[in-house]
Amino acid sequence: MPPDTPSWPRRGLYAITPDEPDSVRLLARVRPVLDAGPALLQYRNKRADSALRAEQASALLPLCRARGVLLIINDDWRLAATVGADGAHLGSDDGDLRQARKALGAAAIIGASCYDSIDRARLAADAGASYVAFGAFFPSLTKPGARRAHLPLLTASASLNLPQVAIGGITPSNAPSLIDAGADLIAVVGGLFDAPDPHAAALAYLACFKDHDA
Ligand SMILES: Cc1ncc(COP(=O)(O)OP(=O)(O)O)c(N)n1
Ligand SMILES: Cc1nc(C(=O)O)sc1CCOP(=O)(O)O
Ligand SMILES: [Mg+2]
Repeated sequence: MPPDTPSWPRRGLYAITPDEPDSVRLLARVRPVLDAGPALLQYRNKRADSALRAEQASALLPLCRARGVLLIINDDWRLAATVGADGAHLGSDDGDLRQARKALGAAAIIGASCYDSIDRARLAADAGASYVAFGAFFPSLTKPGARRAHLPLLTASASLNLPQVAIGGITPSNAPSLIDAGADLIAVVGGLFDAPDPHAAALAYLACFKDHDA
């Protein structure tokens, strides 16, 4: 874990990997997205066993390091510690955030899924979350059954003073509405990795932030 991660980039594109079983192909798919300059990459593979997840997370780390992109591990803070990633993302079934914070240390980036719940976001903030994630804001092909969240949640949770991540069915067309509502980071799987040109898609998301901040 690098000692200087407290100054992690709190705004921009948060790329999340697809369920790719072939590790060589995973790296080939991720590289052009990293080259566009996302703030964070989350390694997420819901179909891999623990050995493949360890192999893929370890392989992604040097790719991220070479481009200055921070690597977050989905679901499994122990794997984040084992591979030396920058942090972990925890949902409701992924263990105790306080325990993860204690194990990974103050410098780790630990994100919490809050779905459509401001109460859950408050609890996550109290437990030491680095960011709170809400979603799904739009229908998602990656997670078709995801609970839906709505824009006012982003306004309501601004008082937590934590970076807010929006997720779920986000495209370059609907991202501006989320950024206008207060999202700091836009988390995306399909809009990047199912796009005909993932590098161009990543640039299109980044342009949403530039346009908003101009
Ligand atoms: C940034 C971000 N937000 C939400 C999630 C979803 O986490 P979770 O609810 O644990 O669901 P799975 O991703 O594990 O299916 C996420 N991974 N990342
Ligand atoms: C992993 C995940 N979590 C969600 C939540 O609402 O918590 S929505 C989602 C899927 C995100 O993928 P896509 O960008 O392809 O919709
Ligand atoms: Mg999870």
